[in-house]
Amino acid sequence: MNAEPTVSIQADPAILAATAAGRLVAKLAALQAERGEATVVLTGGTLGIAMLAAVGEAESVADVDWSRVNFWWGDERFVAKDSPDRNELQARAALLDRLALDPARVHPFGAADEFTGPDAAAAAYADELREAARVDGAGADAAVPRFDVLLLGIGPDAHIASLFPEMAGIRETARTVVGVHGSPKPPPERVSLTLGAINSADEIWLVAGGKDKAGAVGLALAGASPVQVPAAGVRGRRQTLWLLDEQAAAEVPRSLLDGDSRPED
Ligand SMILES: O=C(O)C(O)[C@@H](O)[C@H](O)[C@H](O)COP(=O)(O)O
Repeated sequence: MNAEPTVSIQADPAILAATAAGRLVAKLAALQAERGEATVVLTGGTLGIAMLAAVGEAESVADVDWSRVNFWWGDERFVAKDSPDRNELQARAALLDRLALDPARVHPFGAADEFTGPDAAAAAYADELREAARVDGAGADAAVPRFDVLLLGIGPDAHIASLFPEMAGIRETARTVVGVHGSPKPPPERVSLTLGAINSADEIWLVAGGKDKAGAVGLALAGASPVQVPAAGVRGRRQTLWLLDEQAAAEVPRSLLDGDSRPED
């Protein structure tokens, strides 16, 4: 059974980014101590990138053997490989370029100068995921490898990754990756994991700050329909953790704010 959401609240976006970064480093180090490697799925967006920058600044960054971390992305803007809009490029600038990575473990989505369109890039990413699932022994039927921690931002419309309310991507149940056309958040063409692929992750951490996110966060945690409120459909296998600042947490249902539902920091 997948995990019901828990909520952790920090005072402001800077503290939130630093706290989430420390939590990620500790989690990756613990996973590596247990089985040598760890897999994280990155997100784009302001806090997702701020969090990566904070990982680079954390004293504990050396606790992780970054050459044995597998990196995937939850979504990507379908633009040229060297466009500053690319989530990959932003993640590299914020953190990845400073780490000693194994390039074979880094899995960016295809770019607009490599594929004819978002659908072709999505199909190629689905193949890459399936191959990684085969290699990591996830089983003959597995379409995605084991994701230990999957990071998500959330939009003011409650989108997650590039799954927007009422659009085809959030309704997709067969595929693991979709091309997105006509995204309300620019750029209009994107590639995204689907909700099923996202929810295969052991732990999902949704990171959000600022008052423009409060309504979306509140609706998602109140149990709205995922087609209208995509973030409401997010459930990790073991943990669904909302990492919020006080402004983004303004409309969190009170029942989720009692001591029992708050994870230990
Ligand atoms: O590529 C993207 O744009 C995303 O991955 C997207 O899902 C993002 O995480 C949210 O829109 C939050 O972004 P902000 O934190 O910048 O509002």
